[in-house]
Amino acid sequence: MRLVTLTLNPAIDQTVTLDALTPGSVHRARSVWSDAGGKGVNVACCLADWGLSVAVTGVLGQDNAAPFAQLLAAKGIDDRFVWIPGETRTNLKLLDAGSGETTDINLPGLDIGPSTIEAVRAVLADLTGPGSLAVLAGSLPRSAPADTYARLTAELKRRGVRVVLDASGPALAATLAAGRDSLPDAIKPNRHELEEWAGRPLPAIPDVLDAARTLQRGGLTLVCVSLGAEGALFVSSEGAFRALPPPTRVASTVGAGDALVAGLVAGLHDGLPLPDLARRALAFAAGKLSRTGANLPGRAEVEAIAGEIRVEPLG
Ligand SMILES: Nc1ncnc2c1ncn2[C@@H]1O[C@H](COP(=O)(O)OP(=O)(O)O)[C@@H](O)[C@H]1O
Ligand SMILES: O=P(O)(O)OC[C@H]1O[C@](O)(COP(=O)(O)O)[C@@H](O)[C@@H]1O
Repeated sequence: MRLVTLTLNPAIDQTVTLDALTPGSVHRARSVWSDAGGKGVNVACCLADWGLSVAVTGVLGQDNAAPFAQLLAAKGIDDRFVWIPGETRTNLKLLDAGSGETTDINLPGLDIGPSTIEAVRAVLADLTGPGSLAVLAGSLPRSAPADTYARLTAELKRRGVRVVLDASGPALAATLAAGRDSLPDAIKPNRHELEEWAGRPLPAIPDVLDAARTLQRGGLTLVCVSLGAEGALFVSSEGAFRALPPPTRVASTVGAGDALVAGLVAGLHDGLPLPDLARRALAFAAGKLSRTGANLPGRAEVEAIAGEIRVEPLG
């Protein structure tokens, strides 16, 4: 199965570690480091670490493309990014060393025109065919129409490609509203993104389950809702399950959701039954959490973590 990820708005993640984050005050950073990232890049990195061959496309600014090219080459990922003039955005991740919490400041990124979207669409078409799986991930550039993912999904599905979408806000809403032919096979909102779509708070697990079931019954094969330290919920025609994370040493939460998506893709790749797919997805997330950047430990360690993950059926 050919695996491809799309990142229309990648980012260099600059993580600044602070003793404590206090809005409105001057901070002296303990440390700073940068990782080439963005959702589809991170998903591909985790899949490559797991041992699957994967291609990436999307849009990079040519003025600071080198760290992306180096990372992708080091991981053996087929790099099919389209380069345009300008700089890819830098997103700030403020890590409070006391609480371990990260505050994300995600910038808008490069504007891209219709001809660039068309160039990326052509690369995607070239990389995929019947039986392939494409992950469309992350925010859309401000200049891209909100229905960009819906249109790409419809075309991919027409050509027999399975689609996993990890998006939020209007990009997610537009795709879910565009009709059955444009529906992805799977989505992975976090609780906040699902609340935005539902238009109401989802404070308890039954509320989350209810919204996820509504989506799944509307034509999605799999809905996975990530719940941070509370784990994740998985809903498909096989049933509904809640997976609970193992005790996890958290080095950085940046990219945990992307690692979860990668685990889900690896599970779909192997045709795992839903409870095992849930274990695999959470094991990827837990493995990544113990490291900075989109890096997984070796396969044996990820499999050992998967063995520790509790999966409970939901009524
Ligand atoms: N603090 C944490 N402790 C343990 N596991 C976590 C923690 N934060 C995230 N995870 C794991 O990573 C997954 C994705 O994290 P989440 O924050 O929900 O995604 P996103 O980054 O997309 O918002 C969760 O489902 C969980 O398995
Ligand atoms: O495209 P968006 O929604 O702005 O998100 C981009 C950010 O998300 C990340 O991919 C991390 O995502 P997660 O923490 O949700 O896994 C970062 O690398 C990047 O800065």
